[in-house]
Amino acid sequence: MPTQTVLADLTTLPVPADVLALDARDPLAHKRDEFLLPDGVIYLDGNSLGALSRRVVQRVRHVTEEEWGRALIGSWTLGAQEGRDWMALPDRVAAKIARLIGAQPDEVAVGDSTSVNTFKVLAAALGVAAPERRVLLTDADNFPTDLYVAQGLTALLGGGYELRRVPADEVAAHLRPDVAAVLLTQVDYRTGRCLDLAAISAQARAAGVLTIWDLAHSAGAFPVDLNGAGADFAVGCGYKYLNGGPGAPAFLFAARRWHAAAPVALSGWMGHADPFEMARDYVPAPGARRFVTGTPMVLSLSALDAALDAFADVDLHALRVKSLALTDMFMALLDPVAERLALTLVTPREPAQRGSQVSYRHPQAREVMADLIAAGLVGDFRTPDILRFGFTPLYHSFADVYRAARGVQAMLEARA
Ligand SMILES: Cc1ncc(COP(=O)(O)O)c(C=O)c1O
Ligand SMILES: Nc1ccccc1C(=O)C[C@H](N)C(=O)O
Repeated sequence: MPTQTVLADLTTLPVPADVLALDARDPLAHKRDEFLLPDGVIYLDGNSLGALSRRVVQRVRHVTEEEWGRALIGSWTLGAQEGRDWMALPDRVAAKIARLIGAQPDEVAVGDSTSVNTFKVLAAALGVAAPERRVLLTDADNFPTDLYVAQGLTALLGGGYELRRVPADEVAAHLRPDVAAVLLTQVDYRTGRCLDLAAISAQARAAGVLTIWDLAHSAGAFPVDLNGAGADFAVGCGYKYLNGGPGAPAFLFAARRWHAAAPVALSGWMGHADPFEMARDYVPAPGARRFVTGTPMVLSLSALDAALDAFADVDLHALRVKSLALTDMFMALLDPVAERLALTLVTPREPAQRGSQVSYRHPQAREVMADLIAAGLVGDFRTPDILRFGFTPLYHSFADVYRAARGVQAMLEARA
């Protein structure tokens, strides 16, 4: 059978009563209607590009037609009293993200890409570390952009700065007196392994090492408590679980205790205390706003702002409970057939040790994923041999999980 037709009726595949009962009891089930997803597709790639929410469509129309089209330049300041001005839009978005990551609103800055924010927080951290500490420690298998930005910055700084790459599970053993900071991605983009942010942050602090967390696959997937963990700096993506849209602005976190001392490497006028004073010298804005560099990307910030409203009525603990139940169910459905179908689970089974995705190794992972996508089951392939399925508790049902698992099984059986 051609592989495209193997899953022809996947989205209407009958679902057992016990699975439907889980959806009937799901306190987040109603959130699905807030999103626009194409018919005939099971979308398991919200950890690469989150889905489009209805609010975003309306907001983007409003901001283009009304705020830009009619009010034009006035919108930078118009409605400042009611919190509608473009100037303070990054701060309003920061406040919404702060709640999701256990931060205070003035500890979060929004704008630019995750890569650029990584540069900003690395420079800030190295700038406040003791001068004899010149090593930046990281996971040797960190996401490429984290490694590349760290390479670029240590090369730029020169002066004995060094990027030291070690396996993620050996980080604790490398928290030595020459280490300034450790840069880690909490949830591995391939395996979905979730590091213990609180424990590692505590170990690092005890060793005098600053922590920098990449929350790309954490923020919006489950509650993060940066301040509870005493983390120093963090970054994250706006377009994955926050659903801000392709290329959405990213965020950074800088703990309050560092605001006064941390250098702002990209000190732009939009992070100045009074941009329109047009002063000759940089004076940082209060709080993390100082890390905003240039003019806010109003269209994409507005989309992200609207997308974040999906979280306003969501209990983040319930989000985590559902996410774990979705990933548990997917693994449980594939467990009995995995070996026969050459699937090797690489996601930790221990709930505390996984994010919101399930990944398997498969010898033909690239071709299998291409076939699955062509058939309407959208996951992701990651080199060299990983099939990755992302679950988004805001818009996935247990029926989706059941159909997806059966679809993967049917596709692999058809190829065998
Ligand atoms: C862990 C991690 N960091 C950073 C990024 C992306 O950075 P940027 O938005 O700058 O492309 C991604 C995904 O692209 C990621 O998975
Ligand atoms: N920004 C992108 C642009 C194009 C394609 C994918 C991405 C991703 O974000 C990939 C993601 N970081 C991942 O872990 O798969």
